[in-house]
Amino acid sequence: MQKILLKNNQREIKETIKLAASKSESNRALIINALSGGNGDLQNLASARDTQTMIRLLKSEDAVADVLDAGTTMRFLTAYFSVTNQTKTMTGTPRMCERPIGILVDALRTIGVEIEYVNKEGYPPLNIKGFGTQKSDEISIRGDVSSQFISAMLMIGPLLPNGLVINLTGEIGSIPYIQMTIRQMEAFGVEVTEDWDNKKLSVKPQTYKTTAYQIESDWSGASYWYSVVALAQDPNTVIDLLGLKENSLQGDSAIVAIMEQLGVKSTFNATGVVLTKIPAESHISWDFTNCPDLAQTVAVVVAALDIKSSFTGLESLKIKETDRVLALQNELKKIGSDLIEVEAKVRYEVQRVAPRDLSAVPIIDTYDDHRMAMAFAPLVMQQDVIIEEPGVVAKSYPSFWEDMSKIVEIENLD
Ligand SMILES: O=C(O)C1=C[C@@H](OP(=O)(O)O)[C@@H](O)[C@H](O)C1
Ligand SMILES: C=C(OP(=O)(O)O)C(=O)O
Repeated sequence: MQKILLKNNQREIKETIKLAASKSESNRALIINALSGGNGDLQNLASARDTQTMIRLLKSEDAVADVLDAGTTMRFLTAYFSVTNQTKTMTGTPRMCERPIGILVDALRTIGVEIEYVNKEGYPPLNIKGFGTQKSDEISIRGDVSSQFISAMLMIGPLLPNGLVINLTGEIGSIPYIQMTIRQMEAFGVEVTEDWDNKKLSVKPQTYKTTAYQIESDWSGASYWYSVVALAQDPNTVIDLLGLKENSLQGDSAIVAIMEQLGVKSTFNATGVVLTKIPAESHISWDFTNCPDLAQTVAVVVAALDIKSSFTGLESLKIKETDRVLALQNELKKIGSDLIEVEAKVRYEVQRVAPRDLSAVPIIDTYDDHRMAMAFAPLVMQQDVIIEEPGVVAKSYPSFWEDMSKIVEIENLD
């Protein structure tokens, strides 16, 4: 098993980080560009494995499309291959085959796509068999499992001969990701009618226009640099993050407001955002429904700073790269904390359960989850830490360790 040791030191940190590009924006731009004819100039596409997998599979003529562990790639390509009438088997890692997709399959079947499960009902692998005539122009989709099903259906909507009306039912999670999809569709010349009061999204038949599109840096990836500043001992720590915008399409820009409470000030300029230290508050309440990917970042920071916390909106964490609630519970214990479910299925608190020993070297398991590795790495601002299987970061932020090595020493323990 591969592992690395991150060594705590008291070096002054004044660093500029050129952040990785957003895989969410990249994967939407790639699908929409392909649906527009494939000739748009997509600038700053992510080096993330999820995006590289998308690029590879869009070009491939193989009958099997293996998305590895990329959720958006699985969900968006399933809709894309359906509407472009390509016969494909969609598969992925064992974990991907445990992540639900039945809601998307039902929606595709409703509009007339012939699609079958290879093994277990509701989960990949899938066989996409073809799309003849459009059977229905109206679908209902539950909003509380994954917004990626809604984004996938929205993006193919303009290609459908009769367009598509999507009725969202129940609680809707990750809404900013749905809005990101709509804004990117608009950037490619397509209009979507949004009626959030009645939970109805409508797309008329339209043609995507070939467009030059610039991808923003990744706010989810930025969150780990916020953690570094929050946990740094030196009050003069400064990290300059390049390529981020104050008015972002990405809901994870909520990290600005969260970290303002946890001791990090954000100052935007023409090239990005500068992070500096300010006093932290003693308590934070946050609902992660709209920014689930930030939960691990924030859980580790509040544990490390002993800030009282109350978290809601963690439901979708259980069906991501790993069961992130369980993974957090296991690994936070290694620094004397725990994520306690204080109200069943609703509210959690990070609580101290044992004294913290800063001379110990916690060994953090990463559960095939890039965000476990990156969320726990900033602990190095307080103590030495070992990260197992550090290569997991490649899913969204392949240069993460290279960037970290600008501020701390990293030793390979193979
Ligand atoms: O659409 C997207 O790009 C994403 C949506 C979110 O998933 P859910 O909608 O499943 O919460 C998020 O967790 C994921 O990392 C990326
Ligand atoms: C959940 C994530 O990605 P996906 O669902 O696209 O695999 C993530 O990047 O944290």
